[in-house]
Amino acid sequence: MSRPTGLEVRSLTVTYGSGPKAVTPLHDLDLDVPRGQFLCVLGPSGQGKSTLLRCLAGLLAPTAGTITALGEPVTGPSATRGMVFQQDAIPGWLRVADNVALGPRNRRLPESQWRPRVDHFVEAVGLRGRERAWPRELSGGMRKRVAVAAVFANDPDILLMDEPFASLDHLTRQGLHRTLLTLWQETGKTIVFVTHDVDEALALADRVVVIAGGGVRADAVVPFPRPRTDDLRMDATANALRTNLLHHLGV
Ligand SMILES: Nc1ncnc2c1ncn2[C@@H]1O[C@H](COP(=O)(O)OP(=O)(O)OP(=O)(O)O)[C@@H](O)[C@H]1O
Repeated sequence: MSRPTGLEVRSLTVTYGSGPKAVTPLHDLDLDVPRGQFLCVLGPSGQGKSTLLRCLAGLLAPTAGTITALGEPVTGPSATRGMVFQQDAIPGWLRVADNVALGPRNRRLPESQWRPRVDHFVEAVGLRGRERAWPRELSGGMRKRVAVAAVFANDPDILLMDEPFASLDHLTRQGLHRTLLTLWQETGKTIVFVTHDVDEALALADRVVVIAGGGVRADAVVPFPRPRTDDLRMDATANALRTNLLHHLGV
């Protein structure tokens, strides 16, 4: 039985500017993301990955085409779609626990509704005991953990992640991959995760799409069971898939 659609993108076109300087990174792009899927979006630099994500978030209105999320048209930002960016965007003037509680607090939800969730996600990302720490007292990886806990604590249906771990070293990144996969498996959220890195996509995704030349150039299922380890680099099927994706990336 097919899962209900999380995101449905139809004939999406985005043009920045006008006249001879106009740029159209996305042209007539179609994409369906089933609910609960972990989708990675790969693509060469400047081919519209972030543009797509901003449209999905409702932060950028398409020039043409439509997007629906869980059957509703996307016309602007919504708490049902949470974003995590590459930049360390957590507010420095809020302690860890207050950062994680920021979304539900801003939505003026009663504390009894969100406090257990906040406590749970602080623990789940490994920050128990650091609730009262300031962001400046944390490492880059720990600040990322705060951002991940915060987006889950806000309980969106769909997570949109734009190269969230790009600035981290390999080991820190692997730790965050494990944490994100655990939280995804526990919560069943739909995730759209943009990355430059084929190996990151193969470590995380159910499915990978390559965006280039305005549309979806490749669309591949990632069939490997989880947890996936560095041993995947030795696997012949994984290597064939990696080579195919790199080919579509023009590498
Ligand atoms: N606000 C903007 N105004 C004008 N042009 C823009 C704007 N945002 C993006 N672009 C252009 O649109 C194209 C796609 O940009 P986008 O950031 O979506 O690509 P990307 O695939 O995410 O790139 P990268 O991998 O380098 O982050 C690029 O040519 C970029 O210069």
